[in-house]
Amino acid sequence: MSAVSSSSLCFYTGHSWNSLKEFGRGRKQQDKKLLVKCSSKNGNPSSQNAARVGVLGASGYTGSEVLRLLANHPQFGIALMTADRKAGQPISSVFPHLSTRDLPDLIAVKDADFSDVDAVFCCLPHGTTQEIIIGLPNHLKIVDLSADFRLKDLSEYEEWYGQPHRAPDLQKEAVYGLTEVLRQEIKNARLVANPGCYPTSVQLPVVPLIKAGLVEIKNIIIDAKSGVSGAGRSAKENLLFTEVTEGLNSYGVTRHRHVPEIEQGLADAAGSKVTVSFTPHLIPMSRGMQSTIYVEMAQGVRTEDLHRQLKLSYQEEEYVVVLENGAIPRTHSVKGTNYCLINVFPDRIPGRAIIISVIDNLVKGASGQALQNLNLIMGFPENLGLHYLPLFP
Ligand SMILES: NC(=O)C1=CN([C@@H]2O[C@H](COP(=O)(O)OP(=O)(O)OC[C@H]3O[C@@H](n4cnc5c(N)ncnc54)[C@H](OP(=O)(O)O)[C@@H]3O)[C@@H](O)[C@H]2O)C=CC1
Ligand SMILES: CC(=O)N[C@@H](CCC(=O)OP(=O)(O)O)C(=O)O
Repeated sequence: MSAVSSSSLCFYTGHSWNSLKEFGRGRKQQDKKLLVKCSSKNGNPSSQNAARVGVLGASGYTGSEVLRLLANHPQFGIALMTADRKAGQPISSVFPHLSTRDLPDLIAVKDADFSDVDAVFCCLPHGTTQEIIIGLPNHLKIVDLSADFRLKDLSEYEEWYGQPHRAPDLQKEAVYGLTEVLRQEIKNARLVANPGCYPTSVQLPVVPLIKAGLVEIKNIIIDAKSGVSGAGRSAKENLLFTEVTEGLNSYGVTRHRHVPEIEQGLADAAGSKVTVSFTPHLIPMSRGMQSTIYVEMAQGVRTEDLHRQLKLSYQEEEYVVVLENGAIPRTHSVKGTNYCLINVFPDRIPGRAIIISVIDNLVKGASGQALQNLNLIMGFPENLGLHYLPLFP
C-alpha cells in the first residue's frame, strides 16, 4: 500500500452509499511537495521530470487514457508516442480533446528511439504486442495493457488466442498486475502484464473471499457487461452505432478469452483448479463495466460474513471501495476514475450470494491500473496522477 492517508468524504448521488474514500489532506500535501520538484507544468519531458515515459499505441482508446492521466502526473514526462496508421500525426489531430496546454503536441511515430526513455505503457493489440516488446531495450520498464503476458501457461495462451506464444522467456519474467493483490511482486517487476478489464472486475471481489474460504470454488457464475470502448477504436461492423445502440449484445458465449485469465487468478487464490461460467455483453454506453457474480457460500457462511471480509481486505485500499449494506454499485459512480466499487447481496436461493462490481474499463480496467503499477515500479506514491472524481452524469 502506498503511503497514502485517505479520509472519508460523503457523496450522495441519489443512492445511499457514502464510503467512497476521497483525497485526504495528507496525500495533497505529499503531492504538493512532488510538484515543486517538477519544473515543467505542461508534461513535457524535462531534466527535472523523474521519469521519461513512452506510450506505444497512443492513438487508441487506452493510449489516450494514459495520455490524459499523464497530463496530470507531476513526475512522468511524455517522451514519445507511437501509432500505426496514425503515425506522423500530431496528438492534437488524433485526439482533439487532448490538445491542451497540459500535454505536449507530440507527433506519433512508427519506429521509436528508446535510448532516452525510462518506461513505456504498451497499449497495442495482443499478438502485435509480443513482437514489439521482444525488441525493446532491456533498460525499459514496461507495463503492457494487452493480454499477451497474462497467462502463465503457454499452452493455454495458444488455445485461447489461437497462436503459439512468440516470447516465452519474456512471459516467464512478467508479473501479473492486479495491483491490490500482487503489489509487492509488481514493485520489483520489469514487465507487468496489466489485467484485462473483465478479469479485474471479477478478481477484486472474489479473490479475497476465496482466500478466506468463504465461497465455494464451484458454481461461480459471472454475468458481465461492458461499454463499447472495451473493443478498441478501430472500425468494426458490429460496433457501428446502429448495431450497438438501443440493444444488448451477448458475445463470446461459452468461450471468451478472459475465462482462462479469471480462472488463473481464482485458482491462485484457491490453491486448486477453478472453473467459472462467464458471459460478457456489450451495452450501449461508451465506457464502464459491471460484473454481477453469483456464488455459493461455504457451509454456515452468511452474506454478512462476505461483506465483513471484503471490508477488512480493502480497508487500507484507496481504489477498491466496499459499499455500505444495501447500496448498489453503479457504473456512473466510477466513470473516468480508478475506483472499483463492490457490494454483496443475499440471493433468494439459500446459501447463495450475489456480488456486484463496477469499474471504468478504460481506467481501473486498463490505463488507471497501469499507471498505479508504473507508480509502484518507479517508487512513487501509487495514487499519483490518479486523482479523479467520477464524471456524473
Ligand atoms: N479498451 C479497453 O477497455 C481495454 C483494452 N485493453 C487492451 O489494451 C490494448 C489496447 O487497447 P485499445 O486502446 O482499446 O485498442 P485500440 O484499437 O483503440 O488502439 C490500438 C493502438 O495500437 C496501434 N496499433 C495497432 N496495430 C499496430 C501495429 N501493428 N503496430 C504498431 N501499433 C499498432 C494503433 O495505432 P493506429 O491507431 O495508428 O492504427 C492504436 O494506437 C489491447 O491489447 C486491448 O485488448 C485492456 C483492457 C481494457
Ligand atoms: C467490449 C469488448 O470487446 N471488450 C474486450 C475486452 C477488453 C480487454 O480487456 O481486452 P484485453 O484482454 O485484450 O486486454 C473483449 O471482449 O475482447
